[in-house]
Amino acid sequence: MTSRGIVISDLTVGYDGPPVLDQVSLQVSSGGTVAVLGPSGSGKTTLLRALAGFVRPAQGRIEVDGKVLTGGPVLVAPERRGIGYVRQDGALFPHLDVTGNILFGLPRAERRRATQVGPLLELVGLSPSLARRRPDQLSGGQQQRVALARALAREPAVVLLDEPFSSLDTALRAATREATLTALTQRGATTVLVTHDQAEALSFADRIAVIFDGRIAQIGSPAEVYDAPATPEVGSFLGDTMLLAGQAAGGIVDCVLGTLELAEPATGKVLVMVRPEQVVLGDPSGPTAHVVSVAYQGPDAMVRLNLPNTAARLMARVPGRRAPQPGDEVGLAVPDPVRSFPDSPILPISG
Ligand SMILES: Nc1ncnc2c1ncn2[C@@H]1O[C@H](COP(=O)(O)OP(=O)(O)OP(=O)(O)O)[C@@H](O)[C@H]1O
Repeated sequence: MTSRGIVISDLTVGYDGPPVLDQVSLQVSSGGTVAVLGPSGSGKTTLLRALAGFVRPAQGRIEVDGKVLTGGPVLVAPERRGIGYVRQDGALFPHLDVTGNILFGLPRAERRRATQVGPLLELVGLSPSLARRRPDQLSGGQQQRVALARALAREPAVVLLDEPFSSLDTALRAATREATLTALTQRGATTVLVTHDQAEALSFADRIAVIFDGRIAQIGSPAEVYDAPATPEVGSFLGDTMLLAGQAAGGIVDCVLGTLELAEPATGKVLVMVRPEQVVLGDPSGPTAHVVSVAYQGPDAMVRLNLPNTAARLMARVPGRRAPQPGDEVGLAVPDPVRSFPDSPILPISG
């Protein structure tokens, strides 16, 4: 039976030295959105380049909608893959106007449908009145959306986005991301977004693939990878995390933050993962900590805390207007269940 969407199996890619992608397997359902999230140099762009057909893998297979694009002797040329690729810089042609950029490379018959440019611009949240502007007469966010419109003009089944929002300022970034997601969803495109921005991945995609050193560390929904990371490294990469030594017994664990409820039962020595937003301040029944510093961030504040007689560096994220002052003594509580990992000698408390 053929499978709709993207199926990547055992993909290994190297340039000259050791593999930069090592037996990567990933599926994206048709019309689905996957964010590939990983640190710089982990192989994210290489994965997109392999999907687009710009690199020949040493091993493995790529299928889109049941058709083998890469595998064994098969290596379908990039222009015959039906894949749209939006690069970080947008890469518009400076000498062509918006219409010229969007229609560039389309077969002549399709190019005649110039009237389609207006609806395409609207689809990506741009005014059709921009159709005759050159790239240097557009803002960075507008250029990025034109690049997306250009990719969509070919009506690809698959769209690859390589950090397309990273050069934009915060407000424009959110607006462009939303317009992009809406446009892709309306078209039913299967989308792979590469990013090293955790918040972007969590808000954009319906599945997240976390990649470290060319290997997939975890694939799951945004809530799964954030709340139930497969390893302490994934947990720490997804957001601020405390990893505390603990002693588990069934559904509870003892650690410097007191006796906490576990999301899943465990036994013996463990590392307890506590997100700063799980810590509640002002509970007189919990351990009392000393407020070391407060980083006010508007809606919320990150509070750094010390507990007497421990080396643990603790953090709590609290609503900005309820932040304590440095020097305050506050009671701590963690009311929600926490995750734990088997104890590992190499991982001390992080923060
Ligand atoms: N053309 C190339 N020739 C040789 N090595 C390369 C080439 N392109 C990438 N690499 C190496 O492959 C590894 C993965 O690079 P890649 O660009 O895929 O990572 P990335 O996760 O996208 O990084 P970033 O987030 O910094 O863009 C890196 O070590 C990089 O130096």
